[in-house]
Amino acid sequence: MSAASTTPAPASAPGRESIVRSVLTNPLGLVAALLLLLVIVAAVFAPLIAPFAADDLQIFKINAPPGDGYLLGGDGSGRDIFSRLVYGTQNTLVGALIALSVAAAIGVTAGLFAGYFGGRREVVMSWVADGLMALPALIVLLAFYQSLGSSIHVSMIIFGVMLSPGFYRLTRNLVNGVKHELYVDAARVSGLSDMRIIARHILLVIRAPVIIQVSIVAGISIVIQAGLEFLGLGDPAVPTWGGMLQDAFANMFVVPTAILWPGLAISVTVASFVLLANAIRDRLQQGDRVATAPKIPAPAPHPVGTAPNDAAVLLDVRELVVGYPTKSGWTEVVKGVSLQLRRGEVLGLVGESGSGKTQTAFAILGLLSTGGRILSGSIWFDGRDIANLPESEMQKLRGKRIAYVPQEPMSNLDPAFRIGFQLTEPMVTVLGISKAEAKARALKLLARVGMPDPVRTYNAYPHQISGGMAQRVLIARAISCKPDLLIADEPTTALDVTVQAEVLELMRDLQAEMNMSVVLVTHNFGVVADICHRVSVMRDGRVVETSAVQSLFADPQHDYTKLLLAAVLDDVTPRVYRPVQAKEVSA
Ligand SMILES: Nc1ncnc2c1ncn2[C@@H]1O[C@H](COP(=O)(O)OP(=O)(O)OP(=O)(O)O)[C@@H](O)[C@H]1O
Repeated sequence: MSAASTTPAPASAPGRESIVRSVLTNPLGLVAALLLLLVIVAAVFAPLIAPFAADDLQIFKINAPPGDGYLLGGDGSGRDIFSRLVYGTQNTLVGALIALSVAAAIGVTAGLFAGYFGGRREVVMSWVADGLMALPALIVLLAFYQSLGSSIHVSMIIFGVMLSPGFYRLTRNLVNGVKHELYVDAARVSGLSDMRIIARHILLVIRAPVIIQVSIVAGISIVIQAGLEFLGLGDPAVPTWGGMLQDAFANMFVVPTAILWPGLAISVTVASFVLLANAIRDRLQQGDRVATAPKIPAPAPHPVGTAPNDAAVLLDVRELVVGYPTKSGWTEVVKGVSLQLRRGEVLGLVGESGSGKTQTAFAILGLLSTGGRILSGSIWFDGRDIANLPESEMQKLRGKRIAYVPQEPMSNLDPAFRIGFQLTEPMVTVLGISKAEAKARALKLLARVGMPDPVRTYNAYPHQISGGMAQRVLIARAISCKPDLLIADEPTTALDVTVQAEVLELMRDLQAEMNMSVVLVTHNFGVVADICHRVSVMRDGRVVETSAVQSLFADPQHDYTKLLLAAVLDDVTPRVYRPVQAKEVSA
């Protein structure tokens, strides 16, 4: 249907920016990244930054106020709070990193294998994960502390194991969502090993939510580590933010401000991780949207001409220009297309892949992909210019007056709902009729589009019907509200040849019966000859020729049309199977 997926993007096509760059363009993401950078620099260069060693004490600086060599003052033992804070950064980050690495390594690996291979492996791993989640983490940590001693690193390894089910569940669910994608099947068929598929095709696709989880778990690890140390579970000889918090708390009535510094360090670092996770999430939710808006704003749309005088003209597209933003400006994919469609007429839109047929159709439907805009031109529909109509107004037209039949029948039916619901829902919403009336109409429509057993189809889920039946269902849905205009984007391409002929015949009959106007996007001149009254040939975003079907075939005017017609294989001498002679084989 859309060339976006089938044709290589032009050099100037809007691409996705790297996640790192676009997160940094988000002000909150930038602030979070800068703060985390500061924390990391403090941790790495602690010996260079801290003016004193962590345990240097000066007896006359006990509880000293800020200044006089101690930037943030002295603690209850006469040590420099600033220096301990800097060294504490190192130890706190290492502890958090240990927990994070253990959790991610165990959880992501187990999730990848359980999700990809499924079966008994998944059941066993899920049991283990559920078991770990059921354990009270704090009690487990206290138990290990008693038996293994006061190393906070050991506690963080154990805490990492306790956190791993979060990564496991997330990864397993993500893998389950992508492992049946066609590109994974294609990788299997092309002989790639399971390990390679997991590493290349699955891990890469699911990495973004896992990165968000990493950022959140990093924050949690810091909080938990500080909490454990605050409870006295750390090594008192090692300076950490949690340990400092405990010291400051014990000394709170003498130097109340001392608690501020480790508290601030913990809160700012944790908040930075959370903000960074939010910035990454926001970036991912943008989907295919172009991260950087073009510097050049889209020109204000202006109507071309006035509504057509002739009431028989239902659709009059004039000098339509559709563009997508790139960093350097707007790339035009439809470059001044004009089309006219009379009531009851079928207009074929043909042309090579990427010539702008689908974009023209989507502009009429008001369904351009994110970023796409009608840059200029008019779409006069029944006397009203619908180019750049507000979405709420377009919604009133779509389904009711302008309907759409897509190329891929199966992916346009929601697998979660029965066919009946998907047929009646638009009728109830758009026409405001009762459910019972909608059901009666749906059954009639199913019979009309040639379903052998309408009741069975009505109660079936999409996976229980064939592709040809699904396309008939979509046609039934499109015509259910008796639209004036039907836009069909290669409605037979995904079907086999015999079904194609039946679906075409159905469309032709329905069009005549309802006197509908149809815009039919197609590559296929057979389809054009079969059903269209007139045809417009598109190339590189422009219409190069529009004629009545007979004259297009009999006397094509444009060189490109002649080229397209010459490329139709009908006149080619068919290749005949010739059995290989024994003589040829031995030779
Ligand atoms: N979302 C998008 N962003 C940017 N460019 C796009 C987008 N969708 C389509 N295009 C570009 O618009 C041009 C026209 O695409 P369109 O889908 O209309 O072609 P088409 O003639 O329908 O091709 P096909 O017959 O293969 O579907 C192509 O160059 C395509 O790369």
